[in-house]
Amino acid sequence: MTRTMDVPADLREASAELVAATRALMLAAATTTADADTVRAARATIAELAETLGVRPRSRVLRPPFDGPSRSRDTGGREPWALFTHNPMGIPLEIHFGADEARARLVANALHEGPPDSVHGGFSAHLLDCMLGTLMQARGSRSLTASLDLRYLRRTPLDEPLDLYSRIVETEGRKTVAEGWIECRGERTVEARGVFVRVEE
Ligand SMILES: CCCCCCCCCCCCCC(=O)SCCNC(=O)CCNC(=O)[C@H](O)C(C)(C)COP(=O)(O)OP(=O)(O)OC[C@H]1O[C@@H](n2cnc3c(N)ncnc32)[C@H](O)[C@@H]1OP(=O)(O)O
Repeated sequence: MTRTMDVPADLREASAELVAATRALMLAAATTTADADTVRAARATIAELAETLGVRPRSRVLRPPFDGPSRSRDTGGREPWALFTHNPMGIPLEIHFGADEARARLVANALHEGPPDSVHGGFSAHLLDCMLGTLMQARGSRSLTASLDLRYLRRTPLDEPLDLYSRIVETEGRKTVAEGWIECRGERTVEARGVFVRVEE
């Protein structure tokens, strides 16, 4: 495992910029209306880049420090925690923490489509697991998701601002129950309830 703190700040910054550009490339590749020659030329350029970047790869993506979310929480929500800065597969979120709750805003795009014009249910589960799990982390708890129950109330639209929330419900021994939801235009589209179990270091 390579932690972000183990690499120079300049490389961290360059990596985050590369990952953001890669996400933009993923969306452009998936939605392009360019002609076949342009698409093939782009593929060749991308293959070349993959070769350049793929020399001596790390076995894992750069891992941010465990206490990043709790340091963000200590700012009282002023400095959000940016999730998936170094992983283009994750949906990037900027999470604002309160003491026992968190919120984030996101506009999902064509890459996240499940039902027509709507967010894929698996991506909603991913987003809510992140909202709940990161809140646990922000409270300093090394916990894993033991269960995550979801209720899909209505479709979650693409290309519109979505508000994501999570909050702690109760803690008993090693177990914490947390809940979260996604809202669009003030209406809940998905609700989640998760059980998190504290594990050893
Ligand atoms: C080394 C790791 C460091 C972690 C750092 C985190 C960084 C963040 C990473 C980002 C993460 C992002 C998020 C992710 O992606 S998390 C990734 C997805 N989750 C996992 O991979 C977890 C896999 N499962 C496990 O590791 C174990 O099963 C766990 C740890 C969950 C419990 O196994 P363990 O053997 O330890 O527990 P226990 O059997 O002694 O039970 C203990 C208590 O828990 C209760 N219980 C158990 N299961 C369930 C359940 N399904 N529903 C309700 N309750 C359940 C059980 O009844 C008991 O309660 P009680 O009888 O005491 O009342």
